[in-house]
Amino acid sequence: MSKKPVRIAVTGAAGQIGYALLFRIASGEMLGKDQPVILQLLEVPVEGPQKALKGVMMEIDDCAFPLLVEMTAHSDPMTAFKDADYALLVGSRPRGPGMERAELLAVNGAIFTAQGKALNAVASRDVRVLVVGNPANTNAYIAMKSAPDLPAKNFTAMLRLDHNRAASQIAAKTGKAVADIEKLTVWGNHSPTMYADYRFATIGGESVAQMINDQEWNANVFLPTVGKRGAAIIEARGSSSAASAANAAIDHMRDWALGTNGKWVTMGIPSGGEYGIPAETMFGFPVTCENGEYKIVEGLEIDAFSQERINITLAELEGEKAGVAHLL
Ligand SMILES: NC(=O)C1=CN([C@@H]2O[C@H](COP(=O)(O)OP(=O)(O)OC[C@H]3O[C@@H](n4cnc5c(N)ncnc54)[C@H](O)[C@@H]3O)[C@@H](O)[C@H]2O)C=CC1
Ligand SMILES: O=C([O-])CC(=O)C(=O)O
Repeated sequence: MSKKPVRIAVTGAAGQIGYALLFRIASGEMLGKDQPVILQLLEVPVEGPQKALKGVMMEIDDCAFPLLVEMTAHSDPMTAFKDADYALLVGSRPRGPGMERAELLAVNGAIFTAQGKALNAVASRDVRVLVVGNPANTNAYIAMKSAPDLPAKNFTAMLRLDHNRAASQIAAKTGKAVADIEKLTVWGNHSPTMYADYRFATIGGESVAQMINDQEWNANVFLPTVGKRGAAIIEARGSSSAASAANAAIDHMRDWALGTNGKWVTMGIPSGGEYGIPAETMFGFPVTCENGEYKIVEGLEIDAFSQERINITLAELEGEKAGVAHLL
């Protein structure tokens, strides 16, 4: 094996997303089949979750993954994040039926202050962070603001599940292959206000907007379906999405680390003021990735309908941001 192993910290490792995520990371689906990995797994310092984590680690051992060099269990972020090159912050409470994700801020927000501080203190100076725990954008904002010595651009929030959901709905509507969809994006917050935008999307070089040509479907079927998909899954399954969330986390990190070959993907990233989004707002944008860095797709036309949608999701994020000022 020639590549140096990388350290990957995962929080909430004994949870349902953790169970769908860790095996795929260890098998090389996230960073490549030639990249050895070290897993540093964090759970709350409580007997039940720590015991469950041991069980998950026993199963990972039993897979005999050739790329897995080392694996450790932690109950303190200061040891879990030590020298981490990648951190997937999943651990936090999921919502139940009838709740909105923003309601989780009261119970989850403080986790990301503590974990941002710990990353700031002990992680690799180049650590790449993905926040999955909800509400993901604002939790990522809290973590970023709590880690002033790390590059703000290295803190990201997961909008990829929304992106993948939008792609799947478009494939179903057009009868085309999901793999052929390009230039799709989801703007804003990982919440029902998100704006999934296929105005620029193409399939085999042809315009998706022209293929569908149905603004009524866009506004009244597509956007609510994508925006409320998480709630629909909770309603159907009794608990929130896990395997699809883990899959989106793998997609997000893989594309960030290994590049997208010019293809657009959606990442929640701190705005640099693009498209009039105030600086530092953790916002879903269309990006391309190359050499371990993401770059916003700039210069897209924002029409009146889109601006209205972007304003709504931005206002929600600004409200969440104001509500967590006491945590920063
Ligand atoms: N951004 C997105 O697209 C999605 C986000 N989510 C969110 O991901 C989070 C996790 O979901 P699940 O795995 O289904 O929940 P879960 O309840 O099955 O697992 C969460 C785990 O995190 C642990 N945990 C809680 N606080 C922690 C802390 N401070 N440090 C380390 N571990 C901690 C818990 O002990 C538990 O084992 C939830 O907030 C959920 O809403 C879920 C799906 C999609
Ligand atoms: O809806 C939830 O609470 C879980 C989640 O974020 C999603 O499935 O998009």
